[in-house]
Amino acid sequence: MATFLVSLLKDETSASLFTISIAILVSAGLYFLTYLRTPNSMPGPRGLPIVGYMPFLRPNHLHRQFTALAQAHGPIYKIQTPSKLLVVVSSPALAREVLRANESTFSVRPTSIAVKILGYGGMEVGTLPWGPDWAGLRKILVRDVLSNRALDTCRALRERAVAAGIREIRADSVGKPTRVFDAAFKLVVDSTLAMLWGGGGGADFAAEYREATSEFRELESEMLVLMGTPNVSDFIPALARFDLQGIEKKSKKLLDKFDEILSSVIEERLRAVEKRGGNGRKDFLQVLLDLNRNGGSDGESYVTTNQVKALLMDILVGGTDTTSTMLEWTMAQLVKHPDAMSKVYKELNEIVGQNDIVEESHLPNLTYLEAVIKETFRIHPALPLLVPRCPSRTCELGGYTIPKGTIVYLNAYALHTDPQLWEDPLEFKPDRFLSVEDDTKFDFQGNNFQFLPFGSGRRVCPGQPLAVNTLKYVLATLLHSFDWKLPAGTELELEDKFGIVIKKMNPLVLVPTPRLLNLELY
Ligand code: HEM
Repeated sequence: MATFLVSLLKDETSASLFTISIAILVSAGLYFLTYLRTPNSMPGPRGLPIVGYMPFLRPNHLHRQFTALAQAHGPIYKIQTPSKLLVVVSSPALAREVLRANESTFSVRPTSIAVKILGYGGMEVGTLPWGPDWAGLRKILVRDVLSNRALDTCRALRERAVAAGIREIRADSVGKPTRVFDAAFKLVVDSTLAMLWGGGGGADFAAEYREATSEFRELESEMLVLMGTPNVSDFIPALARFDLQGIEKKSKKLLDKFDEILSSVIEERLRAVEKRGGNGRKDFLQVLLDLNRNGGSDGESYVTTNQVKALLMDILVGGTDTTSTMLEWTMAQLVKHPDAMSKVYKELNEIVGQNDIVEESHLPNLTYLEAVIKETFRIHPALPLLVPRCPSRTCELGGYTIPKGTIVYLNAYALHTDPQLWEDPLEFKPDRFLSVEDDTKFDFQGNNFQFLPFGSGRRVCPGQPLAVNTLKYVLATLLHSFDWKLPAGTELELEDKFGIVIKKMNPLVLVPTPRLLNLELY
């Protein structure tokens, strides 16, 4: 820990030895405080005095390390760090206890300084603690913005954005090695922003929308880096006021830039509505501005302007990186398994046909593609440890006492690859999802505690229907429009890297060639 601090200080600031000594003393104090509260009988790996198990954690492979530790210590174990006690849970029965049976107790989210600042000071649904504020905003997100009806209203906006992205790939990337994540991220962000505020209508608005879109894409990449960087201020709160890595300062600056874009998009919309009397499609922004002005049909559900912005950030941050990452993994698995790729192409030829383009109405019939997506979520869940929870009070779990404030990780990766639960768990076999008679058995809603890519319970991912729809639509369109091959002389590996979202260690690079029979379809 001390070496880690020294290297940070060298790089980022000229803080003195005095600061380092304070850090060590504070760590020691925090360690002994948390040690005193540790449920001693709970198994767990042994650490060192003061720093606990921290130096042995492997940040790039945390999900695998936690899975290996479960094999040694069982389905519930503890990990001591200088300031926090971590508990890792890896069995369906314990997952049910945390996510359903005791969900109101385990419904606080630990958060980081960067996440809090960038979420409008902790105003977004993902970071709000369980309570009326969280419930009210979540209701708006689920009922008014992400409901099937609201998503249907924005279908044409998504289809237009994806078609434009496909035309760009056709113009710029055919025959060239192309980073699949970058292509996917552009399509997913453009499609998301089209739903958020692409329905204003009118030439002037379209120009404004395009400008905001490309700026947003760049800022979002910066934001993900900031949120994913381990921040010493989060681990040792007493050092937070020094902001040793400058993460707090950079996050505030970045939020200002986001805020400027969001404010100008909102002002532009209000002006356009006044001028044109509100014609144009009802995109998410308009739904939220109507709630901002008039409240909901329940006579309540007013949102403040900052809540409108926080909800827009929820959708962007929660949805775009995760969905694009899953798209890259699915393409990688398909290239690795040509038999599965042939089955996908056969299905696309039958359901869509090479004389036509994919429409969202085709998606319910692409059952093999859905099985491929589920199998990819099983082996590469974008959030393998879900989003951690803290108990709001000291409670019991699996026969152990869990002190209030403990960070509880639910290891979905361990559940998804447990040989007791899955046959050949590390093999890519999409057919396993086709042979299940009851197709609700492995749905995406977390009803089966063996398969939890979007979590479960009242804090289950509210964006799941949108995420699966976007993933299926963009993937089907990319595959139907192009053949994707590895560049000559390259090989595919599937190594992953743990982070906010688990990514391919090395980006997937493929060469697209057109596949549709009529080039005018692009
Ligand atoms: C492949 C894409 C996605 C994956 C894998 C994913 C996964 C997850 C997971 C595992 C959780 C935690 C659930 C729990 O604690 O039980 C979560 C929460 C959340 N997700 Fe997603 N998500 C995705 C897409 C989206 C989209 C598209 C949105 C927004 C439109 C979104 C917004 C959120 C929000 C706001 C929360 C916090 C919910 C709460 O705390 O009440 N996510 N997501």
